[in-house]
This record gives sequence, C-alpha cells and structure tokens, in this order.
Amino acid sequence: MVTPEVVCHDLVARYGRRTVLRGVSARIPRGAVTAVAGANGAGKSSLLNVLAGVLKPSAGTLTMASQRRPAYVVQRSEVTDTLPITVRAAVAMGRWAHRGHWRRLRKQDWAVVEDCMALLNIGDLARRPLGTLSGGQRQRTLVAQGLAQEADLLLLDEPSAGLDLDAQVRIEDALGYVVRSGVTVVRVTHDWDVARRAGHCLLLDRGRVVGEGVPGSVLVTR
Ligand SMILES: Nc1ncnc2c1ncn2[C@@H]1O[C@H](COP(=O)(O)OP(=O)(O)OP(=O)(O)O)[C@@H](O)[C@H]1O
Repeated sequence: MVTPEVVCHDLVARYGRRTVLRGVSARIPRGAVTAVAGANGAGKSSLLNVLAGVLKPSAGTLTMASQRRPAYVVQRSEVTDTLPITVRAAVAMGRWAHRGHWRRLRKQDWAVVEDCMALLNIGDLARRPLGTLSGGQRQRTLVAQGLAQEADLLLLDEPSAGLDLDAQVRIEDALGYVVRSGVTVVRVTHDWDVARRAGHCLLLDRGRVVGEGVPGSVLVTR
C-alpha cells in the first residue's frame, strides 16, 4: 500500500455517553480516494468529524502526515441556506484557512477562488446569494469552498447525494483532478458504485471497521 496520509489506531469516540466509534483502526492512503461506506448510523460522519478534528477521540491515536488543517465539506443539510453571502464570498471563505478572516485576500487567493468555481462550473453563479441556489448548486459551491482551502486532506460527507447527473459528474471530475495533483480524499457515500470506483474503501458497521482495502475485496460479498 502507498504511504498513508492518515493512520487511525483503535479510535474510540463518543457523543456524551453514546459511543459511536469502537476501536477504529485504518490506514488512509495518500493521493487516493477513500470511500467510507456503511449503513445509517454506522459512524461514517463521526469518523469524518474525528479526522477533521471536530470530534475528539476519547481513546486511540490519530496520526496525520500533514501539518495542515484538513478541508471539511459537511453535508449540505448542515449548512444554513440563509447565510446572506454570495457564491463567490462562500468559496472565498475557503481561503481564510490561509489568510485568517481578518486579513484581506490577495490576488492569488482570488485566482484560486475563480479556479475552484470554474472547476465546479459555478462561475456564472458567482454573484448569486447562497440562499437562492438549488441544492445541487449549493453543494457544488461547498465543494468549491473545500477545494479553495488547498488542503492536503479533503474530507467530504456525501458530496454527491441527491444531485443530478451533471452535478455529480462535475464533482467527480473535480475530485479526480485534485487527487491527481496529490490530494488525499476521504468521502462518505451511500452509493456503492461510487464506493467501487474509489481507490480504497472502509466499511463501517455499528462503530467498527468490518472491511478495509480495495473496494473489490471489501464490497464483493455484500
Ligand atoms: N451530535 C450527536 N449527538 C449524539 N449522537 C449522535 C450525534 N451525531 C451522531 N450521533 C449518533 O452517532 C451514531 C453514528 O452517527 P453517524 O452520523 O456518524 O452515522 P452515519 O454512518 O454517518 O449515518 P448516516 O448514514 O445516517 O449519515 C448514531 O447512532 C447517531 O445517532
């Protein structure tokens, strides 16, 4: 296996008294897509939260190759529709990781913002307020915001769920592009075709890893 970007060893995580990850060990390969699959409530989003640093594990170790903060594209439903900002401003928020939100973005930052909007084909929506977008347009905006962070590790929670084919293809192409440039992608998905196309797969069940490896071997009998 190629060098791991992230190594999880025996991770345990809880929300209050509810244990949601129970001894999760995994090696996330660098510069590839890892699909995190499993039934509702299996702990997929919780694992992403741990990788993002949002949920602190109560036991186990997490080793990240990169010092840089991961980019995290949360589920669309978790983002308020009423944020009174435009698409361009939302994507530009991705640059705050580099500049800090109290500092003005530089020309190079705006160039990255434009590139990311172009990659997701939302350049013509740049001036539209977030609240006026369709679900698929908003999701593409969130993915563009994640890409604009230029992180080494990009985490996405069901980025293509409920999207039309065109939006799905855009997102897949954009993810393919960043992976080819060396970024490590971890994506939660319920779509087994998406999981099969990933380079690596993690299958969770009730907070435990029940399969890890190439998708063909992990998903074959299920
Ligand atoms: N904020 C929270 N507080 C308490 N329990 C939570 C919280 N978020 C998730 N859980 C619980 O943690 C468990 C794992 O949830 P998680 O969202 O990680 O699963 P999932 O595999 O992503 O599910 P889904 O496919 O439905 O999105 C579930 O039992 C869920 O009810």
